[in-house]
Amino acid sequence: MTLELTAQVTERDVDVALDVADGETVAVLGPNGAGKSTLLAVAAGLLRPDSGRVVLDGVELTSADVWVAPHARRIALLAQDPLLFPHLSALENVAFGPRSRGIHRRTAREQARAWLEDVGVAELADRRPGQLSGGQAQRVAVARALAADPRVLLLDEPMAALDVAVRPALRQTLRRVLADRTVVLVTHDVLDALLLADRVVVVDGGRVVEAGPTTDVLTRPRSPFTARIAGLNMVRGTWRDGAVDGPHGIAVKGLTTDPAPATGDSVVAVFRPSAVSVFREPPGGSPRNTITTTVSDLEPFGDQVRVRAATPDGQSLAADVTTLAAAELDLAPGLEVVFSIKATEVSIYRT
Ligand SMILES: Nc1ncnc2c1ncn2[C@@H]1O[C@H](COP(=O)(O)OP(=O)(O)OP(=O)(O)O)[C@@H](O)[C@H]1O
Repeated sequence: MTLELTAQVTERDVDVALDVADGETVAVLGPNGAGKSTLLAVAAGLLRPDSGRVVLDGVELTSADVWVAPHARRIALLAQDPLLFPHLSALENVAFGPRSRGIHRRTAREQARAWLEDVGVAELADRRPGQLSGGQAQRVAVARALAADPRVLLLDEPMAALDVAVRPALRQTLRRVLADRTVVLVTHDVLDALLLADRVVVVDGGRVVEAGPTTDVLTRPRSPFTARIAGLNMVRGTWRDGAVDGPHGIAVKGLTTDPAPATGDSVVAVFRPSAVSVFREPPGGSPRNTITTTVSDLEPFGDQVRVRAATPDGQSLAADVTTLAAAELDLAPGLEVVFSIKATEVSIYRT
């Protein structure tokens, strides 16, 4: 399915265009109030723009003369809040979509069971939403969205309401179930974009300010918003002894997701600059990852300083520290420092 969307919503000062190719996941990034949810609402048929079009595989769903109702679009919208029917079991929630398409009750339940299995919550089939954790409920919501056999899947910050600890596993599930589907994913989180999206569109002030393949946009950001959120650290290597075995003896431990990598797999450890602490000497005691680097550049932003540093093999890494810490550490280009990262702040993925 290809999705083409243009929308002008004057009251919200939104004027955007978005194209999604068949089987592609496009992440829409942007600050609060940028117009991301407005874009999804137009695609889902929940908001009629003042002008613009929504076209799915060449067929108009929204235009000056055409208006297809939300339920008739076969476009699923998965919000931050799972919005499950509270009085139905997880299984019945998922079976709801197939049932309303006229599928026989028994077949609908079989399909629902398979979807629950696919997103890793088969054992929770009989529970009501009130008996599920946030992460479990969101998995059921993903199963329900997929069971409706949508032509396009719209995800509005699907992990924003979840505990940070459960996000990597859900992200990994999404990575699997979103592959080959036509998806628009609204997120604040550059890690979601990096791991789930083929392309990124950055919206700011109701306008698209940047668009392109995910790695291009995130490694060479052009808009101030993208520059601020990009810059994730990545250490590539081979999976060995429960860690990413990188160049020059760098070993990074972190959170892996099911199924865990096997010895010899190509993997990448990803962590945010804000997760890095900077030391003059290797810190003792706590079980942290440490990487010896040489400061190459200091870039102040707000009350923080982004410390850019290079590993012995020339890989660039970044750490965000407070201005005070930068002064206390007497950081300057050329200085050798130790970057330290808690394993729980590191996500490890197969590449
Ligand atoms: N129901 C509404 N009625 C009128 N204006 C709205 C409505 N919802 C949002 N807006 C306005 O439209 C603009 C775009 O908001 P939108 O919710 O699309 O942004 P967003 O990028 O999704 O933000 P967030 O990340 O905070 O969810 C903002 O100026 C917002 O105040």
